[in-house]
Amino acid sequence: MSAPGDLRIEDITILFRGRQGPVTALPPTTLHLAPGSFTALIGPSGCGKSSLLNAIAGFLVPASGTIRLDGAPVTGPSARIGLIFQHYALFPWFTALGNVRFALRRFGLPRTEEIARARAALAEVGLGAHERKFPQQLSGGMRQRVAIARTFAGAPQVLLLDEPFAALDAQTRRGMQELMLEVWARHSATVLFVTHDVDEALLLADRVYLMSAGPGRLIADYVLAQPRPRSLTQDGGALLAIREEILARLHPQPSAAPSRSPGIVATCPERSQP
Ligand SMILES: Nc1ncnc2c1ncn2[C@@H]1O[C@H](COP(=O)(O)OP(=O)(O)OP(=O)(O)O)[C@@H](O)[C@H]1O
Repeated sequence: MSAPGDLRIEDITILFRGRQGPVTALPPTTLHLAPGSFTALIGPSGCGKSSLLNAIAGFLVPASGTIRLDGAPVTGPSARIGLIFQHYALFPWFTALGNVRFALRRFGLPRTEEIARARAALAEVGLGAHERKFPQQLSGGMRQRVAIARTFAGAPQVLLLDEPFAALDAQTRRGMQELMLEVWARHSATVLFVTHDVDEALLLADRVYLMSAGPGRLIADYVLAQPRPRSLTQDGGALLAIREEILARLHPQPSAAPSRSPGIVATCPERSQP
């Protein structure tokens, strides 16, 4: 049996009700995320990235197509799929420890074990000394660490990240990216990461998908085999070349057609990946 976390998005369409009838937020889209992979999704504002994440999370029902996790259709929110958004969504009335314990409730653990596991999760993100603090007593980066601890403590097979570090300053953001990679490597969840930051995608992901302007189609994907931790200047500038290409596609100049960089694997949109 294959590892858990195999996510297959097959030909899904997302529509919203508009004043003059249905409006397409996402045209038919197919995507396969292999167990334990780390995929980034980049695209212009309004192209449908969050709608896709919300459909995978089970918060909205696609007008057509199917989403399967390990072969089972996703029909609603599930503890198997964790989420981290830009806004931390911590319970303000719980301490850091209480927030992580809340995520563990579904396991029905004895109290002492629940507390021990929550403490271990907080220690993993460097917040062992802050477990008694409430969210409002924590910095933005610390709150997002609690969100990471809480999500991974729940042992999700899939983790959906919607611009989780967008509100953080550059230095904190870099630290959080490294932390995310460390925790992901230990827990081996399948990650789908939405970001507007091309550099962030290139530093973190195994694969980067690029969407067109809304309603967005998958127009290219880039397989990144560079070992982590990465820097954009390593590997003879291969990542910088991909960066240039993605930026050219996101912000096309009238006369400049993007050229393909050597060594980049790009495939057609709407095709399942092996
Ligand atoms: N609840 C809704 N009702 C109606 N239209 C919606 C709703 N949510 C999103 N849309 C529309 O669907 C399209 C895709 O929106 P979505 O939020 O998925 O884009 P996005 O790529 O995540 O954008 P951003 O990068 O700005 O967050 C947009 O045209 C948006 O206006």
